[in-house]
Amino acid sequence: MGEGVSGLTVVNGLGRYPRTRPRRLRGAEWSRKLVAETHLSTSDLVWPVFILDGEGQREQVASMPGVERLSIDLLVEAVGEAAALGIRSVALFPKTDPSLKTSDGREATNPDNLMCRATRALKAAHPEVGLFCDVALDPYNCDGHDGIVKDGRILNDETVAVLLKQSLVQAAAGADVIAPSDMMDGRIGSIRDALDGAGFEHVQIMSYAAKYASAFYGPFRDAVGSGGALKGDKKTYQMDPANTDESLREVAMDLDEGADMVMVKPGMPYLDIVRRVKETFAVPTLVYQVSGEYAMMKAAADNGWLDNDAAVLESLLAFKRAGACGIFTYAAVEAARLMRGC
Ligand SMILES: NCc1[nH]cc(CCC(=O)O)c1CC(=O)O
Ligand SMILES: [Mg+2]
Repeated sequence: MGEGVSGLTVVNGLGRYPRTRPRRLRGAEWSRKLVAETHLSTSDLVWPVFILDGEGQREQVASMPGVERLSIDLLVEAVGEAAALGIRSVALFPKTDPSLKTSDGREATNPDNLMCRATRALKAAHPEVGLFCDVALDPYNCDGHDGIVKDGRILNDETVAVLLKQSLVQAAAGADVIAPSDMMDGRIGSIRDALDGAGFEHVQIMSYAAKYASAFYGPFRDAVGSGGALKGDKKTYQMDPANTDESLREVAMDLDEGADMVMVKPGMPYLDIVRRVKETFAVPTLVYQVSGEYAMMKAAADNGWLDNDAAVLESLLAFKRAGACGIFTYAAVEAARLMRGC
């Protein structure tokens, strides 16, 4: 078998030895890094942070090990630390005091609500950090839905009218990006017009354009305190997980209405959507590694069933490979530490 014969003609029991060996390039770290097609950087990460009222307040979110709700003073500190690790953007989600919740969610449009106060404080302390403000009514109303509910139906146009005002108070507070996560029809165009009309033409809009009615949002609803109240599900406004063509129609509409960036959500079970949206529209496409995805990884890691650090970084790299330019992830800070080796 191959004895005394020149390399080109040596054969083994299976036939010729392969000339092409993909394993050659995998033989050393320098070589693997040299030919890598995808790179993950801390600039790709957007850190979603839950906030609550008070001072010096820090609460664990039980279903999201390692994730806390922070009061504004601690938020400012934490974002400073994240920025020092290379994280350039954050997204805020408020846990509203239950006494402020109403059926119309009017606290959402209060210029001194928790979101607006946090936004002002963050922009004063860390003006260089990009700030995404969530637009939707679920943290502010009594029934946990993203819009106004009447007779069991989630009203579209009436909700959009409130979202406009919510966007304006957030923009006035200093939001860099208005991020509507509500999935009402037509809200991007209306919000764009409202922002432009009020002199906020420089404020960006990132539309949660392809947002699915997902089981993976459960821990988030605990974190903002909307889960207990939620009656039914969000299937009449969030997308059916069975669909993919529909995500292209949703994205096309939001781009046409003026969205600067689009979001696909959830993340890991929807990488096919990320890829299709990116390939079809070639626009900045973000992805959200949502609360349930984070909880799954942590639960497995805490049981010793997954290597946490490797799984976190692999999951984030996979989003980049699928075509995302940015990733919302609760693991942003730990991932930044891992990337920096500290
Ligand atoms: N406006 C609602 C909203 N904004 C972000 C998330 C989920 C994020 C996550 O699970 O991490 C949700 C939950 C929902 O649609 O019920
Ligand atoms: Mg839509």
